[in-house]
Amino acid sequence: MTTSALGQEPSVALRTEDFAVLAQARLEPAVWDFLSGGSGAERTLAGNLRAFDAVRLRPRILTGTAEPDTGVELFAHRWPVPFAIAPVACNRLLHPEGEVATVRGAGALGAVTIVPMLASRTLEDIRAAAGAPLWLQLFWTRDRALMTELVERAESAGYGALVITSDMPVMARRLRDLRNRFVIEPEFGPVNLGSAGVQVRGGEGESGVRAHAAKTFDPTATWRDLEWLRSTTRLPVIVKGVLTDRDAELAVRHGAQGVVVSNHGGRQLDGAQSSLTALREVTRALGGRVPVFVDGGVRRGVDVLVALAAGADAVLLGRAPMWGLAAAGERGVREVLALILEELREAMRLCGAATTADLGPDLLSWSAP
Ligand SMILES: Cc1cc2nc3c(=O)[nH]c(=O)nc-3n(C[C@H](O)[C@H](O)[C@H](O)COP(=O)(O)O)c2cc1C
Ligand SMILES: O=C(O)C(=O)c1ccccc1
Repeated sequence: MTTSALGQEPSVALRTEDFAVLAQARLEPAVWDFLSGGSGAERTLAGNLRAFDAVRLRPRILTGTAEPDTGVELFAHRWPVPFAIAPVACNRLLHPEGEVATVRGAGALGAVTIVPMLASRTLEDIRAAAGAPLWLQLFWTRDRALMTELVERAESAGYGALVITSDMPVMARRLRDLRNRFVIEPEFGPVNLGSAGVQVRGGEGESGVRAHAAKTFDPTATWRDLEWLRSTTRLPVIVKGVLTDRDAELAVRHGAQGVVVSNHGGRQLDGAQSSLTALREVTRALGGRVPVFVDGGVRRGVDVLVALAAGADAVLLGRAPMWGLAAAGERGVREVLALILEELREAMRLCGAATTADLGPDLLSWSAP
């Protein structure tokens, strides 16, 4: 899955998976497992990739497109690239500079970073390093005052939106982490949560991250809590973890100003449908009422193109830029994003698409090769 074609260290990184090889060589095995693993039998993890593998394109010719425009319009802002960095907890596990390196790398391309609630650098230090807008991701924590405190800090520091992750009432059993009794050491752990950030050690057949989540996260949250969260802020609130048309509809009805179609990178409900399959039903249900983001299994530019053609307004990248971060810090993040952008530009030209608005369902074939 994550080795190069020859199973050796690549001399030139030509695809994002080449960065995965470099990342694995640098990371402790348990951290590598945490980054790359999924829950259960890892069916959904594999399904996200398979769904992109299975799509075929119906390109147009002779459209006269020399330089495609990869920009998108979101919340009255122009994004130069149609992707952002998905929230990934504790970036210091992957590189000593952590989220500071991530936002520097993303900023080089003007890409938004969704800073995780469980960031391993302070929200303010991350803001100071950022070269592009930042959004803040939150979990539903039992301690609601913690959520409002972080919302206030994000507003003061100029964060542009909130993303409320709603697919983790409990952390799923990730067998690799259970076997490794994976625990995030305090020096790499969340620094914005006060005492709620203190890590727990897992016992036999338990991981520290799962024990911490059980203690900290609130499994009783409902759509009413979404209305509450909206009432605490003037920032747009985006719900992450939507997988069905029904929940997309409910999210909008309860005030969501955007949704992220996501199965959490195959790390939560194992057996959940692929993000690309879910994207199709969600975009059909919402009909453009709010921006739709999608993540899960996006590894190359043509995957971004497919997601946009299937109706996403933009794509979030999780593991791919984190491979870059682990391989080479800020530069690695920048190189992974630049590679995906280069691939996207090529795919747009070869599809005859001058702008992202030209990417629609007519481009996609869902039947066999
Ligand atoms: C190591 C790791 C940590 C993650 N931490 C968070 C998190 O703190 N909050 C969150 O909403 N999603 C988290 N995610 C999920 C990502 O935001 C995203 O949904 C997923 O990685 C997308 O799939 P991809 O990795 O195939 O691109 C994490 C994912 C990984 C791989
Ligand atoms: O690993 C994850 O997917 C994730 O969201 C998370 C949540 C809490 C702690 C560490 C990671």
